[in-house]
Amino acid sequence: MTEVLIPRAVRATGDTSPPAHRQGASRSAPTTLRIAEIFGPTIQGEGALIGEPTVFVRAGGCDYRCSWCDSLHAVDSRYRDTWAPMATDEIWQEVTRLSGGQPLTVSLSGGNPAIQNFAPLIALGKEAGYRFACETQGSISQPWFAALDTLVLSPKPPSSGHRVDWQKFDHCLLAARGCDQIVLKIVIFDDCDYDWAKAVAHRYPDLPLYLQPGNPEVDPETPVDLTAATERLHWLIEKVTADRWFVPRVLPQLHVLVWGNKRGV
Ligand SMILES: C[S@@+](CC[C@H](N)C(=O)[O-])C[C@H]1O[C@@H](n2cnc3c(N)ncnc32)[C@H](O)[C@@H]1O
Ligand SMILES: Nc1nc2[nH]cc(C(=O)O)c2c(=O)[nH]1
Ligand code: SF4
Ligand SMILES: [Mg+2]
Repeated sequence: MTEVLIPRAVRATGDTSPPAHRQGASRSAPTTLRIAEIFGPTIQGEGALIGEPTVFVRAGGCDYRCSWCDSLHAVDSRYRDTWAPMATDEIWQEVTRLSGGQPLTVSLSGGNPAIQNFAPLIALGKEAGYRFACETQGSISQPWFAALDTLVLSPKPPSSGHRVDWQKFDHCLLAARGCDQIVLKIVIFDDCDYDWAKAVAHRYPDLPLYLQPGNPEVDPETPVDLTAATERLHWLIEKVTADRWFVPRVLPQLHVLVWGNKRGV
């Protein structure tokens, strides 16, 4: 079993969310969030919204620690000092500055953004015509999932070192009723992950499914081997077509092909 890192603030209080009556659209909610980075505009590099102009808000802290995580700077407690405590209004100001005030999609990622309360940010942004997506592993549900335009649930395959708690995962699905689009995105490193993804697809036949090959080279300083990345994609496409499995869409991590493992793109 891998170590599970829980951010100090969550460990101390059990939950950093304000009471339910303060989780709505209130502009004055005094939530402070731990933010690892805010960047963009760039393109969404993965899954259902691939290619879409996006500003990313990356939350600091995760209840998982996947063996191959490409965003350890938002997970590992060694980077905790780099996570800025930001009020919702400050995050919103940065999003509007980066987007020049022109509405686009804001993607909440992390870390696990579901540890924190993004309801006030989503309410502010939607009022101004912005759209919101969220990437999460499905281990923690939040009422604000229902206010999203897109919820990307990315359950972790065996190679991650984690086992999915399907009850918690199903809670996320329940919480997201009302969200326009709910999709599954599964990272595949090996045959075992692939077989596992098939079982997950069987369990959730109504959810659109996106598969992406795992990237084993996650050091931001090491250039990505594009030939190897293409071979991994080739391997996955071959698997799906040989099986006549016509359910998932197979996609690369577009941003990795363009920028490698560079941060902030
Ligand atoms: C960094 S995670 C953050 C959001 C959330 N914690 C999650 O895992 O869904 C964003 C996406 O990147 C994927 N990812 C992380 N490391 C990866 C890697 N080495 N290769 C391919 N995808 C990866 C995750 O599976 C997830 O779909
Ligand atoms: N361009 C781009 N697309 C992404 N899709 C998911 C990302 C993530 O790390 O959550 C990501 C990211 O960091 N950059
Ligand atoms: S759940 Fe997401 S952010 Fe957390 S360790 Fe796994 S891939 Fe990284
Ligand atoms: Mg990433």
